[in-house]
Amino acid sequence: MTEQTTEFHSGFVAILGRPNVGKSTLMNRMIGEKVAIMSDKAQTTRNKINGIYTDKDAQIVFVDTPGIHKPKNDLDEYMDDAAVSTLKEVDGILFMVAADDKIGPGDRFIMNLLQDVKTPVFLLINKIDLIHPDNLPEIIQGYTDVLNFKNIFPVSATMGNNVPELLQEVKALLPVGPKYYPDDQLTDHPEYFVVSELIREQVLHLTRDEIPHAVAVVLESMNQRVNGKLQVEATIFVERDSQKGIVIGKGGSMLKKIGINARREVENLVGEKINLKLWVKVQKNWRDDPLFLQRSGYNLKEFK
Ligand SMILES: Nc1nc2c(ncn2[C@@H]2O[C@H](COP(=O)(O)OP(=O)(O)OP(=O)(O)O)[C@@H](O)[C@H]2O)c(=O)[nH]1
Repeated sequence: MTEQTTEFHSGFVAILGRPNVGKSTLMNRMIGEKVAIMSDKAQTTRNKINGIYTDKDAQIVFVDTPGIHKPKNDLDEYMDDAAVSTLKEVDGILFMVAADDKIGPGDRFIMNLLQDVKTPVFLLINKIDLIHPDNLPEIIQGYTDVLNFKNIFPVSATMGNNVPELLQEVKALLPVGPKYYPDDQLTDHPEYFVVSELIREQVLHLTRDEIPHAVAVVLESMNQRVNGKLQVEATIFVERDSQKGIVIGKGGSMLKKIGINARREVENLVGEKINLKLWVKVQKNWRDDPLFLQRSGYNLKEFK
């Protein structure tokens, strides 16, 4: 049982753009094999998670804002508060257009919505392989005349031009934060939440008087086997350094107790022997962070 010390950055990024501009192609290009298809259970009606990019120092969770991509004529009817509030909560917005398409009502609709949102917006001019580079400045100007962008990236999602640079800049938008999803979460995996709840129960049970409810548990991985034993790794998040001390205990004694109890519970659940590794990390004000709560699964009734 060790303590996690390195600073990790994580956050949520929305990709917007009208149909067919290349959003899915870009996502696949950025995420590569790491595409994570999230279960419906792990989602709320508010956000749809499209994919998760994870590397050694950052995790970008790409969210979709249903509705925004396909505007109807009646703006009032269409205006979706939930989608707009998502745009305010995310750490960055990628607004994608196609270089070979004229700016249209769909683009203007989205840019209108973005006028009221303070989140940094990148303009992505996709499909640059289809145009002559001399035409690029004029295309860009058509959009910058309407909206201010934090940054502008001419890209080709199919060829990969400028995609690594884009990823770097997106990562630079993210605050220090936890890995919301395990590296290996590729498919629907609801038992991750149950296992993290079992661990959390033990933390609350054993430290009851000292840190009531100021704790969240996120499962990092649960798919490796070493000598036939399933390896389970989880991070316990608390809100303050003092709480971290309590959870770890003198010489690690509390964390050891938590680990022993939780291991038994998880073994009962999964029906086999496991190795449990726990980390403890401070994540200030996680209880006030709706995205953190949502990703950790604690607001999902079925897991309560
Ligand atoms: N030439 C070229 N074609 C591209 C590029 N990016 C995407 N495309 C093509 O554009 C079409 C639409 O791409 P998608 O990724 O499905 O577009 P989308 O924005 O996700 O579309 P919706 O799901 O309808 O919103 C596909 O045929 C892609 O192959 C690019 O950089 N260059």
